[in-house]
Amino acid sequence: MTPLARLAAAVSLLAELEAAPRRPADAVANDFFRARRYIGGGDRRAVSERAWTVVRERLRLDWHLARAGARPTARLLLAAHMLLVEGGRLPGVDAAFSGEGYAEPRLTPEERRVLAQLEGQPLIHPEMDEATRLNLPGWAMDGLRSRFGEALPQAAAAMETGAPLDLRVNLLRTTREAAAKALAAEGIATEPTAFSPWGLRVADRRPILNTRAFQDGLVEIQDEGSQLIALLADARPGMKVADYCAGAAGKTLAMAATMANRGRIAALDVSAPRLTGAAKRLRRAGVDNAETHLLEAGDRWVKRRAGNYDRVLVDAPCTGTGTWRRNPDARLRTTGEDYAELITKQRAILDKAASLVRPGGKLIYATCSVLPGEDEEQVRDFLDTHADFEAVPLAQAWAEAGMDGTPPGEGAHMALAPHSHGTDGFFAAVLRRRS
Ligand SMILES: C[S@@+](CC[C@H](N)C(=O)[O-])C[C@H]1O[C@@H](n2cnc3c(N)ncnc32)[C@H](O)[C@@H]1O
Repeated sequence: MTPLARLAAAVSLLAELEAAPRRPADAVANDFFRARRYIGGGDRRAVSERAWTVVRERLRLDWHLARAGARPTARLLLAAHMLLVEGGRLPGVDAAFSGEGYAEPRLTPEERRVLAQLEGQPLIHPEMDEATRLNLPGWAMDGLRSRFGEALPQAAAAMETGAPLDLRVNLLRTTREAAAKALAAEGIATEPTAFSPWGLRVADRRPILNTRAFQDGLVEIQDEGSQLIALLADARPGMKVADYCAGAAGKTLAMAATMANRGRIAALDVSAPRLTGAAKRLRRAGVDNAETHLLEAGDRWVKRRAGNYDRVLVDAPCTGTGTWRRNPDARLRTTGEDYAELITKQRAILDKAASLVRPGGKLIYATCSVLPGEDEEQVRDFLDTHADFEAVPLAQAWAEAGMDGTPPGEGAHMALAPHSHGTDGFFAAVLRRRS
């Protein structure tokens, strides 16, 4: 593809993203390229990268276009990106929208009028409101201010950087040292993670899916913060454990390892496709103490097992604000209404999952959000209405999980963030059911 044809393809991809604002961007992109198999690997990467750079700056580009009285069309967004982010000038944009061959049609007079207003403006404009300046959606600002206080600008900047690639070593198959050696032999350099005793951080985010080490199940891709949640669950050999929102089983796998494959784990979820994926991953990792169960309306599975579980992990569906550096489109997709609905949903899930915990057992509530409304406030509301549960302070939960030294964070619960811990943003609270 010529550079101008790539640009035109990026405009088409952006238009498809625009037409499906509620779908994850990578799913839309997969469909886009599947329908255009003639686009080869290198072109595909170039087209996606171009579209992602626009998505990453979307809130600020929208602001500039609105100020110039324009709607954010795919063409204008891309052209605005060329001017405001890449430092281009209008004649360069005109040349890129040449109308020749596979290039985009020429700019209309109205598009040129809008773009002329943007030319030479700084991307971060002095008249911008704080949320747009920090590349954050307005609905999340109260929560983010309350979480980060004066560190909000640093926290927001860290949410704009790329996320590292972390691996969890599968202790059922190997040790951290041996896994690092096996990866190094395949040209993948890693560093041990700062907090997780099972983690390796891959240098330069080199792809690992085709390595022998990955295919043999020696390592799994899992952010260090996510590993720490599984660690705080303190699941031990012989226990009965429920992973209530198991999804693709990221944490089930980690807990199976701390249980040395002994005892039972029930991986529960309301999504059949996720549980199918989970079962596949469990097999590849050599886990044989876990079973999956699909939770359906009217299901009596939970009722029948009330008070039976030593550990219940609730990795609740949430806004995902902690993963914005990884999924830049998520900050555009989620709304204030979603946030409110999720809080209600989390409360119901927590309530139901709590009934599984045996006296003396632990309930671990976790999210990949940094918003107190779905984190500390959710836990506070739960404790207010469940007198039979008490919070286990983080330092104690860390020690009970067999960890030396100080845990990441202080206070009652674990709250991680990219700027302070180098992990995604995660929250975890350990609650104990009184005996
Ligand atoms: C944050 S994801 C879990 C990720 C997973 N624990 C992992 O580590 O890979 C939240 C999961 O909750 C599930 N979920 C949503 N509503 C639920 C409900 N009412 N009961 C149980 N699971 C639910 C979703 O299908 C999703 O898989």
